Amino acid sequence: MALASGVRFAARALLRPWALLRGTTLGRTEPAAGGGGDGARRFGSQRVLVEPDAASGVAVMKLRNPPVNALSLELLTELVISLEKLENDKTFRGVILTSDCPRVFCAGLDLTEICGRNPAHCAEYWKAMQELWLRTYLSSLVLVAAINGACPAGGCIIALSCDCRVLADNPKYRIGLNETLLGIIAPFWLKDTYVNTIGHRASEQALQLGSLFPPAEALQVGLVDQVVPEDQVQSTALSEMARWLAVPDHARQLTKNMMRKATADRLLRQRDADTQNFVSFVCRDSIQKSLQAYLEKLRQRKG
Ligand SMILES: CCC/C=C/C(=O)SCCNC(=O)CCNC(=O)[C@H](O)C(C)(C)COP(=O)([O-])OP(=O)([O-])OC[C@H]1O[C@@H](n2cnc3c(N)ncnc32)[C@H](O)[C@@H]1OP(=O)([O-])[O-]
Repeated sequence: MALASGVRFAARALLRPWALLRGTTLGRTEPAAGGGGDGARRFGSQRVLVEPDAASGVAVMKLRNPPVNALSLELLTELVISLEKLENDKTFRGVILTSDCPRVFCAGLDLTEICGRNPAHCAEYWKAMQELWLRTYLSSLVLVAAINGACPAGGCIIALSCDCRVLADNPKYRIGLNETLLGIIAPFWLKDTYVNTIGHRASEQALQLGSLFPPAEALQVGLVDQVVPEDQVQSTALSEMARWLAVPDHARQLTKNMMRKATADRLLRQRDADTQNFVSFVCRDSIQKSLQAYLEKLRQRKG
């Protein structure tokens, strides 16, 4: 299942300059930890570590942007390019997305990318966020989220875009869309993804309340598919992957497209309007003040 050609073209046109300009070392390969057989060579970039296993056709993609995998423009760019590289390599059929940072899967948007930044930067940043969602939500690969830490907001977008989600059973690892608590709102395409996953009433309540679900509640509401002890997240994700890869790719990909295309098309039809809406909303003085206050609160938490 190919991405709509427009999106694929946009991805390349939109992202390539960043990859070059921002000094990522894309494509660097190094022996995977513990050696391993052929095809076990890691590659990726500064903020995304990819551990491919050609024999199984599965790669583990680790977010590595300490301390909390905040989705900086660079991380967004590197995630999309690493995923595109795996999609273009027919050796690979599935990717497990996980975190290389302790206690956190992904802290969501990097608030410093939209706080105190000019509208042009916010627009560039938002287009990269749209691109990551389109790339993951429509991916021809099987994507399994091995959620080994806190997963709020933008981190939850990544997890929601995967085909299934395994969450570590740690009450500190909460997952959900908490945007309203920051004074911002989830875009319609994120709302749609939530509704597609946990249903309309649960989404309506959780979005308005900015709910962050602890593992047991996340499982109960259907936001995650499995909750397992922390030291079993990766192995469980691999077992889930095997279950999905037992299905012939083409039929699975066509079915995934049938289920998701309408949701993605809604954004594709109005990407510019969505970007303008986000920029005009987030650049309002009141919203900037709210985001600044939230960032300050985060920074003081440690004090
Ligand atoms: C609109 C579209 C939808 C998406 C919306 C969003 O994603 S909106 C985003 C919604 N996201 C959230 O609401 C999540 C907000 N974050 C948290 O709740 C917690 O950081 C945590 C639970 C992720 C990790 O707790 P922990 O105790 O392990 O770590 P810690 O708390 O000590 O943080 C370490 C450092 O990272 C900093 N920093 C943290 N997050 C962000 C960020 N997003 N950005 C930038 N920076 C961030 C934090 O300030 C601190 O900086 P310092 O002082 O070292 O300079």
